[in-house]
This record gives sequence, structure tokens and C-alpha cells, in this order.
Amino acid sequence: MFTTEFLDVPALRAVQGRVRLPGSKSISNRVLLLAALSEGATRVRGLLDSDDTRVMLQALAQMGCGVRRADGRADEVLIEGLGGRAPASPTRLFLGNAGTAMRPLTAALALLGGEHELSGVARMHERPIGDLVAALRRLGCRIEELGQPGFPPLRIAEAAGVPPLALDAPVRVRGDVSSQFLTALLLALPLAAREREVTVQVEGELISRPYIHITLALLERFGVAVQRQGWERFVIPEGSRYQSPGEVLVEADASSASYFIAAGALSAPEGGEGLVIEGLGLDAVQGDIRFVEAARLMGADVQGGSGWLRARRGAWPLKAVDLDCNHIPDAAMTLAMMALYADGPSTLRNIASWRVKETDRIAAMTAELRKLGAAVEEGADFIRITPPALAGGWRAASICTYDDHRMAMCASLAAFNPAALPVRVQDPKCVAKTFPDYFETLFAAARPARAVPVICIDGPTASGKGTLAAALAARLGWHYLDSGALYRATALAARQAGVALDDEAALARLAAALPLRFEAGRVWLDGRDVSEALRSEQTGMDASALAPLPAVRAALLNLQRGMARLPGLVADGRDMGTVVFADAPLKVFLTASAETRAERRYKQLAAKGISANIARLRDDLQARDARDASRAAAPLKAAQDALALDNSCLSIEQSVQQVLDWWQDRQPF
Ligand SMILES: Nc1ncnc2c1ncn2[C@@H]1O[C@H](COP(=O)(O)OP(=O)(O)O)[C@@H](O)[C@H]1O
Ligand SMILES: Nc1ccn([C@@H]2O[C@H](COP(=O)(O)OP(=O)(O)O)[C@@H](O)[C@H]2O)c(=O)n1
Repeated sequence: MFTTEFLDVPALRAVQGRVRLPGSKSISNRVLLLAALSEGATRVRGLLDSDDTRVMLQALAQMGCGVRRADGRADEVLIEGLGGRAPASPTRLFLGNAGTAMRPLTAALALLGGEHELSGVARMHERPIGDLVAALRRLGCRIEELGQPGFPPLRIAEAAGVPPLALDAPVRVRGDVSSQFLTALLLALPLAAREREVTVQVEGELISRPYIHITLALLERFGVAVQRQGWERFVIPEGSRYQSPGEVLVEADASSASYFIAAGALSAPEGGEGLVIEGLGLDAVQGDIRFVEAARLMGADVQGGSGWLRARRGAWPLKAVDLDCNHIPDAAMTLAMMALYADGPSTLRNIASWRVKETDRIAAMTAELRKLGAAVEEGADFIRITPPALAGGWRAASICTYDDHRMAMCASLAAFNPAALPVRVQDPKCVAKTFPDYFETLFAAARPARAVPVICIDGPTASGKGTLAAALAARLGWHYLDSGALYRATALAARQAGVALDDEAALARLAAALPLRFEAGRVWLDGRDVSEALRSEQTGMDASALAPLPAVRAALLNLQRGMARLPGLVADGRDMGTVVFADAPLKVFLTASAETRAERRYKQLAAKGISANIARLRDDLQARDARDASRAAAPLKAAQDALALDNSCLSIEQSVQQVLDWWQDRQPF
């Protein structure tokens, strides 16, 4: 996951290959709660591992359910259900921004009894729950609103057990604000239907019906067959009891799939085969699978079977649409992004529920699409988007994401713009809600429209290149190449294999097939952790001795260039800017006085408990500088277009900030 302040998504041209998506959020949290209310243990596979499921699991554990993660697997958990037992009480449950946890847990705990406090993040306390609270109160449950009336936080105050419930008349609930109220009641009321039939009556036009469809399908998996009469009445038969089905496989998330279907449709046709999405097919139970129909209306070419979909470009430009999106409220946001590539204005209607989601999504989408160059009109329950006029109408934008995972994922689709402009996504970690590795998944399948951006940091030994480059990579969310490590690893491999440091052909063969792996800040050579051995002074001298050999340098060239992957690379060494990434958009030549560098190296060694002589260190590094600078092949020197940075009197943070400022100066936003 990208935890950086912002993520610059370079302009993208195409997506290809295969992607596997995380489990559906709606199914994951429903299944977890059902498993918790059931008799017996349930193994849940394909579970979404995200903020929303984590708060649900935490709450279930606090309630006294058995919650056990499968060893080393974030997508599998074993739940031991309460099966008629009372929950632990009192509890204080923190539910983040997860509506799919807050609503059903409120209803379930009100019917299970006990004392419980349910709260969330500030935004959760602005998301309505009054209609559900009213329905539960009419039943006889004791619930208090601790903040604003109609909103969490809530307190369920039933220390003496559940009061008698008024079940003779149908349980009434509004269906026109959020279908999650009805889902919450449908999940909870079977707890009260052991000895009598329970009827739920919906008031107002029920929105987001597909989510109710999921709820009913899952209730059936757990042994409760609700009779549906139209979309107004739902009857839970007498004698209903939750029974674990033993194992449940969660479908991949259909709303998450929408971004990849859209990316396939926006993709330059060169890929041919398009993008294959695994774990979800045209037969999915999730309502958002109907996004496929909407995408096809806009011209996308989407094929599929059971458990797979394939998306690629069909009509181009896409066709403008005027659509009622009530049946796909979440995935409809993706249509708003596709509308930027259409042949005229598109209108998405019946989307009032956008206003009460993670943020006011109509307002947010309007503001952000305007930044990209679109003309946007918003109404209480619609949005109309007129795309930017031709490529020249697009603007490079820094997109705000409002702590809304869907705003962040949508923003990335602007990167397919015909002007090949990058897109800045603020606070990319908000995707954690449903798809923590969204950007990684996108980048693995995407082809950039232009060369992947590279920042080069070259300079003499101990000038702080590695420190600076690694810090820059962390701040930008980019990959990091320590090119010196490749020369050092070749030297180490040569010593181990008994190859002389002047045997150019043998060294080149070694370098071309280095069994090297970088992982979590450690370096592995042929399965052995060589991180320490690599950094020794001896290895540095050996590396400097074999580095002048042209065949060795040539053998390492492709390996280094292959490290330039989306979303960007920071590379440090001697010839990053002059040879390896000669077209890089930012090159820095980092220096510090020989005294400063010797002192830094001395401290570095002392920290590792290695004693050294500072004067010797200075002589050694000057000798190494001289050899690196005087060799014929790719000598140590500043590229013509490099910016010089002498950090003798700068702190690490000051150096990092200077280079970030230089990088920002080159950005269009
Ligand atoms: N700007 C700086 N100010 C002070 N110390 C620094 C600075 N940059 C790096 N250092 C320290 O100098 C030492 C050598 O840095 P390193 O990144 O290993 O250099 P290089 O990769 O150029 O050989 C490290 O201990 C590092 O913490
Ligand atoms: N791009 C590079 C990187 C390192 N090297 C060689 O590899 C040696 C070790 O590089 P390094 O970057 O790990 O060295 P330090 O600057 O950390 O001491 C250098 O002295 C160079 O001779 C190179 O020739 N080209």
C-alpha cells in the first residue's frame, strides 16, 4: 500500500495481462457477522483484508466470538459463532468509517442485549443511522444517541437483557436513504424469529436493491430463507436459526473490478487480448456486476464467464450516456471517469445516495472533474459531465480524495488522458478501505504513456547518495535502485567463485546471471543474506576495481534499466544520469568535502562497532574517487544537465527537501 502524502500516477497508455482482485467488502462483512451469529465454526476464504473488515473482526472478537486468522494468510479467517450465547458485555466498539459494520452490528447487538457503545471516525458520526435507530426503538430496543440525534455514536443500554419485542405488527423501516438499514434488520431479526414469524415492511422506494439481493442470498447460505414479497415486504419464517455452512468463499469485489473494466476500455488497442480479471464472473451475486452493462453501453468490450472477465477497448471515443444508476451506486463513480473520454456530455441520474457515502461524492466528483478540465453540472441526485475538449482541454490536476477510497481509485483513471499528463492523487492510502493494493495492482498491469520517471543521484563515495535516494523513494512511493549494490554483489560473487577481479569475461558472465534479490531492505545473493558483507569497505574497493571493465558494465545495464517501473524510480550510483538513465527528467550530482565524507563513513562504521582510522578512510575514499573518475568506461562525473548539490553543511532532511523542491518545480501541478 502507498502510505505517501501523495502519489503521482504517470500518464498511462494501456493495461494488459491478468489481475486478481480482493474479496467483496459487502460480502465479506455480511459473512463475518452471519458466521458470528451462527452455531458452529465457519472458515471464510477470499476475505477482503481492509480497514472495514478489520474493524468488524475486532468488534466480533470483543463480543466474544472466536476469531482466528489462518497462518500467514490475510484472506482467510475461522469464526466460532455465538450460536445463541449472549455477547460479552459491556463493550466499546470502534468501527472506523465502516457503514457495513456500524449498521448491522447496531441491529444485531440491540437484539442480542447487553451494554455496548458503538463509535467511529468523525465522518462516521456524520452518516445517518436515525431511521434504523427509530425502527429498533419501535421494536422496544433501548438505544441512545450519544452525539447528534440520528447519528452515531450510539449506546445500546440493555444490561438487564433484551426487553420484550413488539413483533406483532410488521417491523417498519425506511428504504429510501440507505438500503443498509434494511440489510441490518434482515441480518438481525432472524435472532428473534425462533418462535415466531417476523415481517419487515419497507417504507418509501427501496434504493440499492442489489445489496438486498446479496443479503438474502447470504442469509440462505446460513440457513435462513426469507420470503420476499416485491421489494416492500420480507417475511422471516418461524423457527429461523443461523447455522454455519462450514466454509464460505467470498467473490472478488465487483465495485473494485469496475476500475479495471474501465482501464481496459480506455486502453490503447495494442494489447489485443485486453485485461483479464480473475475471481469474479458475469454470474456474480453482487449488484455492481451490472456495471458491465453500463460500460458496454459506453462502448467497452467486456467478455466473461464464470469466475473471469475480460475488458478491452471497443468504441473509441466512448459513447456518451444518460443513465439511471440507482442499481450501481458505487460503480457509477467509475462511469463518471469514463465520461471524460466520451463523445459528448453524459448524465448519471438517481444517485442521491452518493451524498451520504464516505464523503458527499456528487460534490467531490464535481470539484475534481472540473480540475481535470471537464465541465460539470451537479444536482441533488444527478451529475452531468462534459468531457474536456480534445487533448488540449485536459489539465494536470492534484486530486483530493476526501478519505474516500473510491475517489482515489477513480482519480487514477484520469491517467489515460490523451494529453499524456500525470495525475496527482492526494492521500492514496485511503484505498485501504476496500483495496489496499489497488495502485500496485494497477501498476503491475499498466503500460506507461511515456518513459517511467527516474530521479538520478550520482556522486562520490559517502556523499550520502544512498541515504538521499532511499528517503526520496520513500517520500514519493517510488522504487529504489542502489546500483552500487550490483557492482558490490558482482565483487562478492567473484570472491566466492574464485574469479580474479581482472578476468573481464568471467566477471561479465557472473554479472549477467547474478542471483540477486532485494527484499524488505535486505539483499540476498543466491539465497544468502549478504546485506552486511555487501557494505564492507573491502567489498567497496573490490567493486571499484571491477567497475571499469566495459563488459561488466554492459552486463549490468539491462538489469538496471529494468528497475524503472511504475510509478517511478530513484537510482543512485556513478553513471545513472550519464549512461543508464540518460533521459531522466531530474539528475542530481551529490558531493561533500572529502573530510566530511570520511567523517560520515567513520561514524557509519563506528555505529556498526567496526574500528577505523579516519585519515586512512579519507585516503581510501580519495583513491576510490580518483579511480572512479579517471576510468574510461562511464567515469564518475556530473551529467551535463545535472543539478549540483553539496550537502557538506546540509542535514539529510534538508537535502531531501531540496531535491523534492527541484522535482516539484518540474511538475505540471
Ligand atoms: N546530508 C547529510 N548530512 C549528514 N550525514 C549524512 C548526510 N547524508 C548522508 N549522511 C550520512 O553519511 C553516511 C554515508 O551515506 P551513504 O548514503 O551511505 O552514502 P553513499 O551512498 O553516497 O556512499 C550515512 O551514515 C548517512 O547517514
Ligand atoms: N552506478 C555505479 C555504482 C557503483 N559503481 C562502482 O561500485 C563501487 C561501489 O559503489 P557504491 O555506490 O556502493 O559505493 P559507496 O558510494 O556507497 O561507497 C563504486 O566505487 C564504483 O566504482 C559504479 O561504477 N557505477
